[in-house]
Amino acid sequence: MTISRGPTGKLVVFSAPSGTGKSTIAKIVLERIPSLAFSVSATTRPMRAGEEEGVHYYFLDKKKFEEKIRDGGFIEHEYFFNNYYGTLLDKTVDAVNSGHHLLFDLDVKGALNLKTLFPLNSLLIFIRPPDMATLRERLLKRESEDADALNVRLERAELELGYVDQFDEVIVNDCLDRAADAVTAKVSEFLSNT
Ligand SMILES: Nc1nc2c(ncn2[C@@H]2O[C@H](COP(=O)(O)OP(=O)(O)O)[C@@H](O)[C@H]2O)c(=O)[nH]1
Ligand SMILES: Nc1ncnc2c1ncn2[C@@H]1O[C@H](COP(=O)(O)OP(=O)(O)O)[C@@H](O)[C@H]1O
Repeated sequence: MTISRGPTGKLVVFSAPSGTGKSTIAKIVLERIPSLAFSVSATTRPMRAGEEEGVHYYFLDKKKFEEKIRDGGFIEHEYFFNNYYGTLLDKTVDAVNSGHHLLFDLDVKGALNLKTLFPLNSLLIFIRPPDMATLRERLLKRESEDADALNVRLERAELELGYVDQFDEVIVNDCLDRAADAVTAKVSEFLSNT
């Protein structure tokens, strides 16, 4: 991987247990901060209603994803919820070398891996659910998972919460407006610092 000595973009990473509201907050922050672009990951999970190829994810089948892993196409990738998820190397390096700022939505391990690769220009924000009962309600309301998949996500939430101390900032998503304002303030401050 080559990181140029020219203008360097910054990397903002959101992590949160599935269903906390990180995609909802990411959408608001991206609207408010036009200099920040969403880093579109690749995944093998099926597309949900309302999602678009190349906007929310690049949707690959398992064979293509594994080929890309072998070709060194990912800066990091993880396997959970019976699917692969990965950050594309070329798109990340091109953006950062061109001075563009990127917003990533990654699991906790992906977030920490990115911080190791970009220690000086990355900000890791952990978004916490108010409590597990609220998290379950939000996942139910979203209707994106069947009962088994929902329970797997709730179990993984406990694991992800164990990583919270390794993040630069922690924001609780209780009231959406308040949480989105708090996240926007942290991101704006980070992007304006030289
Ligand atoms: N490590 C890693 N995690 C990712 C990537 N893309 C998405 N994720 C994480 O994968 C998890 C599941 O994402 P998704 O299936 O979209 O479900 P959701 O979080 O419930 O909306 C979330 O924790 C995402 O942050 C990636 O490129 N790398
Ligand atoms: N602060 C909030 N209060 C109530 N519901 C919320 C809040 N934030 C998000 N939601 C809802 O919770 C569900 C999960 O949010 P989503 O952004 O998809 O989570 P994630 O990306 O973390 O998996 C969605 O239906 C969303 O509208």
